Amino acid sequence: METNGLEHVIEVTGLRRVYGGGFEAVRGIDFTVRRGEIFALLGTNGAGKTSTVELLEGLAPPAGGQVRVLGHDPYTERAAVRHRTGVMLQEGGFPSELTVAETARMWAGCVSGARPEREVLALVGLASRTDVRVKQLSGGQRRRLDLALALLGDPEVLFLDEPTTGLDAEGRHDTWELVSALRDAGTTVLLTTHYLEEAENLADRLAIMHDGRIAVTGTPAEVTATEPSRITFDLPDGYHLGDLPPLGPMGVGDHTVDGRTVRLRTRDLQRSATELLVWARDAGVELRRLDVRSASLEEAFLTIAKDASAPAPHGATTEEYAA
Ligand SMILES: Nc1ncnc2c1ncn2[C@@H]1O[C@H](COP(=O)(O)OP(=O)(O)OP(=O)(O)O)[C@@H](O)[C@H]1O
Repeated sequence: METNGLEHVIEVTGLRRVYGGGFEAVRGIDFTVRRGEIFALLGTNGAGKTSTVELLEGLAPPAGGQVRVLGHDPYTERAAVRHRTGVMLQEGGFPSELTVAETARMWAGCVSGARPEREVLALVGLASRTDVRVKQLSGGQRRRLDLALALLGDPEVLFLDEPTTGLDAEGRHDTWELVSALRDAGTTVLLTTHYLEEAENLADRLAIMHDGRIAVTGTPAEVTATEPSRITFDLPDGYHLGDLPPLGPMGVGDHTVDGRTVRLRTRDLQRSATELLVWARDAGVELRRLDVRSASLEEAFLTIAKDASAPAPHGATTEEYAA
């Protein structure tokens, strides 16, 4: 569990999940989550995120490989892990006739050493909705109730499956603040999300899955750095691409020209931008519509998603397997 002084609260090695009919949704993945960090699992639809999180939560046994949560197998040693973890499933199924307060009370009855219900309902912004029936809550309010229930046991490890889906922008930001505060207080958080902005803002480290495998993992900055940066500008009147300094020595990997608009891709943004600007200054020209930017997590994600739409290496589509 201790590696280089860092405690790995979640350890996943060679993990596989196979559904009835033989469909392999998780195809041998490895990652670790350190104590007190937020780790985001991203991926295209059907990439295997929920299938993975369910194995971490101990809801099913793996078909292969190993999961350790707080040093235990969450499936075979459920009793040792369950009371130290909080789980927010993608779809919480609550009795719709109960009020918010009744639901929290019922849940608290199943949790040893539960925090006061009112405290967790206030944390997620539901303090004024305690007497409202669950069926009358909006989708976003139900997600907040899901989160409140996951927090009742004051967990060391929190699993959040798409925690902000259905929330408006304010609710999403409130949840980010709450999850960050929990992390700052020492809680380890593993979440799945479709919002790249959420992972960029919140995650200390992340993994992008597709087709049951992890395509890339690292800090948001490390993952983003797998994509080149871009410089876009309009060629000054009377100038042609050949009038620019040679692009290769400027650190430019590739370029496109669309009418007067030039797009450069570079892995050395500072050098390429500096050399371009020095050239423009010396030539006494203005680079109109100049735009210089590092790659975003979204670009890294889309590159992986594009690869995912290529034929799968195992020669069959998900649909064929799922049929
Ligand atoms: N109970 C099941 N039986 C058979 N196949 C399943 C089952 N549950 C999920 N799958 C398949 O496993 C694959 C991974 O699904 P999973 O829900 O883990 O993906 P996901 O990354 O969470 O997707 P999303 O982002 O759409 O929620 C999908 O192809 C899905 O159809």
